[in-house]
Amino acid sequence: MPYRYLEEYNIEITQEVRNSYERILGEIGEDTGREGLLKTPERAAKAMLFLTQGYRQDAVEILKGAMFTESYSEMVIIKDIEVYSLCEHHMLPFFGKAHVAYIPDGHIVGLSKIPRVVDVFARRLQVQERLTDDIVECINQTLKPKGVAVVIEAAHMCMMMRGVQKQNSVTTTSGFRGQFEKIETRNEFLKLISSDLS
Ligand SMILES: Nc1nc2c(ncn2[C@@H]2O[C@H](COP(=O)(O)OP(=O)(O)OP(=O)(O)O)[C@@H](O)[C@H]2O)c(=O)[nH]1
Ligand SMILES: [Zn+2]
Repeated sequence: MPYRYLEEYNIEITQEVRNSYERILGEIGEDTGREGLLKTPERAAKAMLFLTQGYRQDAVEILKGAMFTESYSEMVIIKDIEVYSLCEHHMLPFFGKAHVAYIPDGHIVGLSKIPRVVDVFARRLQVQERLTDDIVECINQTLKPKGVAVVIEAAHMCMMMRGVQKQNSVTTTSGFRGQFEKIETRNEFLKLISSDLS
């Protein structure tokens, strides 16, 4: 989605969010009038709206815009897609990598559209499990492939900076549809995403 669209769409909302951030700064004891913070509420509002722009984007349209008829019928894997999302419980980042695969059934999709779909669902308030399901379901229902697989590995700042304060734990979630529900296909995918040659 073009950035211009985002700005035009959100002028009033940006102002409202800006005002809320200014109030928060005051509430935590900051001097909202000091030089370094003068533009902070506005910057924070723009950052938050950027990080949640997925609410205003349509992943189905993104996929439909680049579907091509092709007879290729082997697994297509896009691995190591960077993911940055916000947990819905604390609104703190969780981040890591997504690995997505599908087996075409008459149609392939433009490769860049897969990371775009990941971003549409990541740029919302999420839990990692639902993010995984959103991506799997969207590709399954739109592209209608023979199978879809998604694995996400992520670290959660709400478990690192606060709360339980575990710095090295990684959470892995997965979703499998169609042919990936068969153990051999699933294992082939898992083997390929763990190799450097896929
Ligand atoms: N399942 C799941 N849990 C998450 C995710 N992101 C954050 N959480 C968890 O959401 C839970 C919220 O639990 P609460 O007990 O209501 O919140 P809390 O008191 O801040 O919990 P602590 O983090 O344990 O201090 C915590 O266990 C978080 O670790 C996620 O993507 N998936
Ligand atoms: Zn959290």
